[in-house]
Amino acid sequence: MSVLVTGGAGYIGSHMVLELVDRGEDVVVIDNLSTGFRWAVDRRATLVVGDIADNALVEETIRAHGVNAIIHFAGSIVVPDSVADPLGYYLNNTVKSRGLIAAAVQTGVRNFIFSSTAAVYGNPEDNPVSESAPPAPMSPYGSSKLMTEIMLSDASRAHDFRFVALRYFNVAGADPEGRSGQSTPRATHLIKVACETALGKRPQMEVFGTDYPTPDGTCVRDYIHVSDLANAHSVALDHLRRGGVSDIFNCGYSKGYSVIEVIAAVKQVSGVDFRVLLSPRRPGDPAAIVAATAKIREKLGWQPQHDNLEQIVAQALNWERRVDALKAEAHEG
Ligand SMILES: NC(=O)c1ccc[n+]([C@@H]2O[C@H](COP(=O)([O-])OP(=O)(O)OC[C@H]3O[C@@H](n4cnc5c(N)ncnc54)[C@H](O)[C@@H]3O)[C@@H](O)[C@H]2O)c1
Ligand SMILES: O=c1ccn([C@@H]2O[C@H](COP(=O)(O)OP(=O)(O)O[C@H]3O[C@H](CO)[C@@H](O)[C@H](O)[C@H]3O)[C@@H](O)[C@H]2O)c(=O)[nH]1
Repeated sequence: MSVLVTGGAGYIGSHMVLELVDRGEDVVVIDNLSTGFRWAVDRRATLVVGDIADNALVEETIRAHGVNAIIHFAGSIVVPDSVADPLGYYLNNTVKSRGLIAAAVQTGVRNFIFSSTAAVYGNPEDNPVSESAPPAPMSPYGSSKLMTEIMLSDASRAHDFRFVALRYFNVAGADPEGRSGQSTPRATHLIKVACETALGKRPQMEVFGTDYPTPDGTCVRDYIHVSDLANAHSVALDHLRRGGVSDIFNCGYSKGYSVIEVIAAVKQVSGVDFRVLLSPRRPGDPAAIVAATAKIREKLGWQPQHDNLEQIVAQALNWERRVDALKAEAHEG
């Protein structure tokens, strides 16, 4: 019996693969390598290069590997890009997820874990925001993920099929052992961009919006370490395999940091006072969003191990120092 990880060559998926193979699971990855990397998949897992929309490939992989659980990361992830290209986002995130869910039902895979997002809440009235708050996405990205949650919920009522949707807040950091990290070229995520700037890979960076209704005028987010997030999937997998019910959980630390505070942390940990420009707002950004996390702690027993912004930044910086050499080596090999 094995676990199928879609998008397992990407940032979060590659950490999930490490978490699973470290705990002795058999893992097969399907990834089209659109933003992921072959070398990011741990050698103990099998990588099948292909698109989740290729139904025959997905069903054949499920059967050949005796898959009994799917963890679905494959998707498009940049909020402002989804504003510019909504139909592309609905295709890759919603339409293709529908095909994957249908393949799971068709082949009798009963356990499904889905990468959802805090973006389903939009700009919540109250923070920290709990799972019972009404979803109100303010970007096509958030809508594309909410639609997938709805499909999962309906499918779980109609078929012998259960799911956990994890609503990630802002994922950051790198494997503490340095085996993986965020490697996407032209990355847009704040901590990644700030680390690249600290290391001189960018001449400067921008703060998008200083007039938000927050204490310092910049957006507030809840940054969760990628390894704690991978572990949240592990406890969700155990829950489903025990016969636990379908459910939705936030993944964060219930702590908010502003853009200015994050940049200050990167400057302090790196020891580099890099150049920062104050720029207009970026489309699709909510002002503040912080997770209520009692539900996942109480119902799944999840206990974070890396809840520390300086540690997240230090490990992201360590990865950033190594990633270019790793990419060059992979091209040579
Ligand atoms: N990074 C975050 O802060 C964050 C927050 C909330 C939710 N998420 C969700 O987590 C998931 C993983 O995000 P990530 O940060 O690791 O991004 P990523 O871009 O590094 O990983 C996505 C992976 O999916 C693959 N992929 C994309 N479309 C595919 C397709 N149609 N078929 C096969 N493979 C495909 C890519 O090649 C890549 O390896 C996404 O679904 C994203 O929406 C991420
Ligand atoms: O160079 C930069 C990059 C980002 N930001 C700001 O930093 C905050 C965080 O931005 P970013 O790191 O791009 O993350 P989000 O847009 O909050 O979205 C992330 O977090 C969401 C969950 O909250 C996920 O769903 C998305 O996939 C993921 O990209 C936002 O206010 C941005 O405007 C800057 O000011 N400058």
